[in-house]
Amino acid sequence: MTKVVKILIMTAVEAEKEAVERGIGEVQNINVALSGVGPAQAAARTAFALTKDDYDMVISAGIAGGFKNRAEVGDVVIGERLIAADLGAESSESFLPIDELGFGSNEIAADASSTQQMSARLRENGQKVRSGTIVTLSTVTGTEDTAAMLMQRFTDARAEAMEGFGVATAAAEKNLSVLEIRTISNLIGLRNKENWNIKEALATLENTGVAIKELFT
Ligand SMILES: O=C(O)c1cccc(C(=O)CC[C@H]2O[C@@H](n3cnc4c(=O)[nH]cnc43)[C@H](O)[C@@H]2O)c1
Repeated sequence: MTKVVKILIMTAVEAEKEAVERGIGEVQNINVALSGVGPAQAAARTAFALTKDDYDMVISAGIAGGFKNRAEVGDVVIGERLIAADLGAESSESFLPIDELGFGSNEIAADASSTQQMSARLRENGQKVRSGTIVTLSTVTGTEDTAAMLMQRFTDARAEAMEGFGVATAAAEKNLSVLEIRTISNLIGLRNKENWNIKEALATLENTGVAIKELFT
């Protein structure tokens, strides 16, 4: 069993926080806090939360949009790489990530051992799990063109959300391990919020809380 002394879980909105909290129950070593929506607020709030206790690991958790044919509604996606997809510059030929511009990196690796253990635990609990890249965007994808562009740029991306890279940036500043765990509420493409299955994604998120507790307490 993995032993991690103290874990901070960041969720964007209250409904996600409550779902994770229902799953983890009453434990001493795991705190859940709100990041707000989007990478900027997520980074600021995670950095602030990290000043309040001595954490070993940070988890960005919540619902997400899945890439068609790479994830399905109700799946759990575990991020192996957390990529800020829109951090860089456009050019006439291609998108230039900030790595290529020489201003740092738009990619943070998740803790490999914890991602593998989390996948295994969720599967043991009967959950369908996929691993790969999770992209962070400030704008939710709302057209088939943008979805196709992202599919092409990130060939191993399985999900998009809005906070992972921000949470990971704050964790990386303190050399802390990071994980991103997402449950798929919708597939990315033409915007139709009526198609989002938030209820199922929140129920699955609760199950990920159970797995986090089983693995880390
Ligand atoms: O309306 C509700 O009841 C409700 C309950 C829980 C969560 C929400 C959200 O809208 C959460 C926003 C949060 O979800 C991520 N997300 C979900 N789908 C996508 C997507 O297709 N593309 C990008 N992000 C997505 C994102 O991280 C948002 O912060 C509503």
